[in-house]
Amino acid sequence: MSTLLQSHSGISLTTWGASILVLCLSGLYLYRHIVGSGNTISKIPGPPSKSFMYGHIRELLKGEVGEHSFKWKKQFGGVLRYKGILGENCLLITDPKAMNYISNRPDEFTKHPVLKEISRMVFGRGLVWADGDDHRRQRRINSPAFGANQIRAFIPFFHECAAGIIDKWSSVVDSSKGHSSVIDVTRLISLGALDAIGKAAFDYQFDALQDSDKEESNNELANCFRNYAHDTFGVTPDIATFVQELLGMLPVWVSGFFYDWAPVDKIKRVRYTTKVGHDVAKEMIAVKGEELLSGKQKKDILSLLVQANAAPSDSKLKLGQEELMATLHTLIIAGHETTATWLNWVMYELASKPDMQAKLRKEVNERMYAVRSRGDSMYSASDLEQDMPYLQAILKETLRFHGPIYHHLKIPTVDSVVPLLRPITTTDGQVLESLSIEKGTHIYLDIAGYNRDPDIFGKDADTFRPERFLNGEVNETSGLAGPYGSVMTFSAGPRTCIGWRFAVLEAAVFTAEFVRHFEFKIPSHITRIKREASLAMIPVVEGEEEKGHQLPLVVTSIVSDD
Ligand code: HEM
Repeated sequence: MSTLLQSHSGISLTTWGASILVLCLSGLYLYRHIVGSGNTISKIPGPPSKSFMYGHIRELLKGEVGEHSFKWKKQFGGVLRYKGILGENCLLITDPKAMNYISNRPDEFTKHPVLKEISRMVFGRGLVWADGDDHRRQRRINSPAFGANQIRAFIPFFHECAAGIIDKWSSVVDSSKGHSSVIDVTRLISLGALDAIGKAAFDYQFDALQDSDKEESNNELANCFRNYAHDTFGVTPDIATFVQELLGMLPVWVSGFFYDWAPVDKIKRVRYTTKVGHDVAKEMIAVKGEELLSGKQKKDILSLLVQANAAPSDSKLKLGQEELMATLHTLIIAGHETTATWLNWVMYELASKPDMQAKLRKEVNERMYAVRSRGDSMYSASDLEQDMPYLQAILKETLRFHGPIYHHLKIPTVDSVVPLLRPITTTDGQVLESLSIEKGTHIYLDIAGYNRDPDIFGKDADTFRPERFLNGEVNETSGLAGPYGSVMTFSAGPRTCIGWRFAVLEAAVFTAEFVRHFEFKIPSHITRIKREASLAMIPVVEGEEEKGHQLPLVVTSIVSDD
């Protein structure tokens, strides 16, 4: 039978038939998607597009973050229409009230379907991937493990990992002339953040810092995460961005199939990492189960989740085995490069502003003196959260100004009416106090743009100035946005980053310890550090774009009383 269905070229008729059917269905779907949606927003002003094929996606998703969108915001206001691929009308929003409305209604404004498929491939069916009741259940089970006191218990791990980085930098710097050397600080910060999440999330030793000089680590999962973000989601060719957008217009099963099977090296690497991550997670879940049975359970996040799962309660309030594995893998990925990239930008600002660096060092040294005077060797939570206000102001200002997460792509599941803080005027002169958005419209929530809103952060929001967080200029209790400094970088509403306290304490310990031990300067050969759009917003050296994520700094040892 099968030979009868064989065409001359050797390709089966069934394959041809299926391909034609897929093409027709996809064409129909595309047509309906482009022609049938976005009508209500066609009169919203926005920039002209030079390319029907790409629309504005290259300006938004590639190159330098904010290069175009900041100008558009000044020209068109908090809501503007931009073109997606193939002429589709889309919305870019920075209006604070609209951003909050959308962020607080995750069922009404869901993740872009293609991002959901990517997140299934990258994380598995865990917290980042889940929607609706599934998400609420997973979030409820996870939340206690991320409470303030739980996270404060990880401070010793953060100290340990910061010390590991400092030792490695010292060994380079101290053997160099003038105790000074140019070091790409991104590499060890990333490995230190990986070690920190391993210890805290599941009491696991990646030994990423220890093995940093080796070509390959003995730990397969650590190998998988070496340069993971850069090698997989780093700067991509235009056509790859186009394909991703195109997949977003096709039925979800097409993108699901693509990400599960595409023989593309980067995607294969993601699939392999997810597999190794899930295998390790499975082993660790078994270990935690045994620890629990023998009454030796620990305080890491996985132990708390396994403990919660074992408690006699409604089975609907538990995580399944696959969800637990995905949760662990999610924490490693979501909690490691994000925080490391934030720290990269903190280091960049400190290196660029010697006065700011000196002022911070003074605060940190005085606090360490107080810590030692009371007989301790490391900062407590209150040292970090309350007694180093300038450190906190620098962290907040960096998260605002150089937030690693700079946008979200959302899609309304129903026709919606979104309130606006500032009215907008349509191309035919109507003044809108609220915005009608049709189901299925692609929305780019511009986190970087929101973080520079003058109504929230002041008239000089385009300037890096940590003092705005010291003088009560930012209304941090307005409840308008994110959990930290009112910035949107940790998102807001029911899907706020669950690990924000973790990131803040880790960044505080790392930064304080780095400035206590070293002085940082921008090397003279570097003309500019670019804010490159990748999965996160990464530092890239102008003229060395092909090297990707890097931040070479002159690192000089400070003679201390340690
Ligand atoms: C600077 C560091 C970080 C930034 C900027 C950041 C940012 C974000 C953002 C914007 C979201 C919302 C994503 C969405 O709505 O799709 C998110 C969610 C999440 N983050 Fe973070 N994150 C950081 C650090 C961490 C850390 C350290 C952890 C874990 C220890 C973590 C775990 C998660 C998880 C599990 C979610 C999913 C939450 C949910 O959907 O309910 N993140 N993060």
